[in-house]
Amino acid sequence: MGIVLGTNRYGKAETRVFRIVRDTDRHVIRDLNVSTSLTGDFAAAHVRGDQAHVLPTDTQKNTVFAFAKLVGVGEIEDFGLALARHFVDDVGPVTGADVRIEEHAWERIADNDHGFSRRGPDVRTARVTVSPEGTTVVGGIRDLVVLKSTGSEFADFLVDDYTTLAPTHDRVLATSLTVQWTYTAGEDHDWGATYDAARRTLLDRFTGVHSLALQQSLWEMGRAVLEAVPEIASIELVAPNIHHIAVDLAPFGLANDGEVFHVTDRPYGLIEVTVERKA
Ligand SMILES: O=c1[nH]c(=O)c2[nH]c(=O)[nH]c2[nH]1
Repeated sequence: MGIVLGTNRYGKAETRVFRIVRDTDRHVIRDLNVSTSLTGDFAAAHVRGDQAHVLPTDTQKNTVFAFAKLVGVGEIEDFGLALARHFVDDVGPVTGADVRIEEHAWERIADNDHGFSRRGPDVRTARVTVSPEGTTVVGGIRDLVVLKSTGSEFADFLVDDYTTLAPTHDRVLATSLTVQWTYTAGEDHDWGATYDAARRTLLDRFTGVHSLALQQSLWEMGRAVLEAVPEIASIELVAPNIHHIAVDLAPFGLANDGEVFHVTDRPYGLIEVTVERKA
């Protein structure tokens, strides 16, 4: 039985690039975390230690910095497309590139020209994949922490010998969302506007839907994004349930009418759903 090299890829993870646009006294800042990963003809590097086809990960990092100056940092999807295209088109042995970008948002302090405070915790994300099969662009958001203090139930679930959970018709619903949406083909979408619309729609539906379960909330949120943004082909939502457990205050002679909770960090329910357009 022979042994062969399987799939492989390599790149530079988490290049933190910070770009200041100083065209005027009112500075604009962009704060990115860029990861590149290349596929191609790299068998010799693995089986013979031959680096002739290997563009160093250090060079990939340098390319991120150079492109931040040369092409500038517009929408992160465009920055990812420029980098991925460059690696595939200009570096011989490379046939595929996967570029992931996270953008940390900053806002002006009292409309100051050069003072900023970090906004968050949510982070905008983009992933551009260029391969012989084509190009895909995925936009997204992670660490979008949301909570409803009412308007959430969980009842009438399947009960077996091990079930102890009490049904509830009024609970706290909280989660930290990671959402990724795949764009329809094309590279001239208005990435910023679609991001804003998707984020706004997710928050609006999280609040607006009377939730019978996190599963239902996620479905309604994903469905609403597809209805609102035609450029999005499918959307994946990943939601850890941040459980808020009502504390028993009876030992202290106190009632707890949904007022005092213990927030647990583990274990947590993990609900994952993809919503897509019918073929
Ligand atoms: O929204 C929920 N979905 C579940 O599947 C589940 N399971 C559970 O214990 N609590 C919850 N809440």
